[in-house]
Amino acid sequence: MNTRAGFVALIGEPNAGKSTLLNRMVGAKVSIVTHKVQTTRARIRGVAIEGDAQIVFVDTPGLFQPRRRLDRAMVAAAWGGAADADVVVLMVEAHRGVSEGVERILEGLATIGDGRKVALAINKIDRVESQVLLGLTKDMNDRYAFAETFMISAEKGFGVDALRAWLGGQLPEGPWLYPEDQIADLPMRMIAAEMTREKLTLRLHQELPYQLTVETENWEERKDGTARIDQVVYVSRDGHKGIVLGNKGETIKSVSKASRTELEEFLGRRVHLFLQVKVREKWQEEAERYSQMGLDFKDGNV
Ligand SMILES: Nc1nc2c(ncn2[C@@H]2O[C@H](COP(=O)(O)OP(=O)(O)OP(=O)(O)O)[C@@H](O)[C@H]2O)c(=O)[nH]1
Repeated sequence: MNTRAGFVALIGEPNAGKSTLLNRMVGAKVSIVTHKVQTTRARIRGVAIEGDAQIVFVDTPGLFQPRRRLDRAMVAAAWGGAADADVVVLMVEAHRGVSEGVERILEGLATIGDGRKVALAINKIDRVESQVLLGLTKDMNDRYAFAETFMISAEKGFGVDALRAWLGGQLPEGPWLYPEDQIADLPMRMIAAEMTREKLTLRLHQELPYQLTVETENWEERKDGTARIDQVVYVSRDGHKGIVLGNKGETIKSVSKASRTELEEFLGRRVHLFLQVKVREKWQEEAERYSQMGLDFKDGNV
């Protein structure tokens, strides 16, 4: 069997339903690596398997700020993540139609070149009459040559399987980007890391060091039915370490407790969570590690 693999960029205005769709497609609550300062061109949001295809979903940060004063080159750079993807899915909200934001996105799409496969996913179809849908489909397709149009309800699950099946078929033939033995627990590791990051964000607010990442280093299923999870919180400067640890380690302790509680709820079993805080000065260089895994993280800096 020939395998396929590639990147799918999910784009759309805030609130379009990207996370909801993604969660449906990867089958778990995944929303990973939300850096406060977004320096990567594309960030990975989740991995789905569709038959023989491995679909890596990415999104493109920094795309939708007003950027009137920016020149074309910078807009193109902001679109880097989408430009690197094999397929782009533009999500729009059925009831909102062609908003100003959607118009801007369509302009941006034009800058990443022709020939790229771009699918249109009209979401929240449960909120409108079919007449509206047909009108919007025509309007959007008049404005851009979409490879395919899907009408979906990410929330209700309608049309999602068809979209995923189509995406799988569009990806180039080639080996999977994530090694097979890592796939099973990869989303869970990401989810667990994101949970801890979320708790850090809640706890630290503005104090949160900009360059902070959480990685799940080790996940051990124990015979007694519990799980041992080791995570590392990476900060970029020694000074940040103290902030994350807090007075007498208070901060990290409460973060650890909150994260563990949520993980236990999510997994339905007891969890032993161990957090470590480490300084990784040039943490961005870690991007290279991803390329070694076949994942292309470039520094867009926009
Ligand atoms: N009625 C309806 N609501 C939906 C549907 N899909 C998503 N929503 C709702 O729309 C809201 C936004 O969904 P998200 O998935 O968070 O949107 P997003 O595009 O990830 O938003 P950002 O993270 O801000 O970019 C949520 O309240 C969802 O429950 C749908 O098919 N129908």
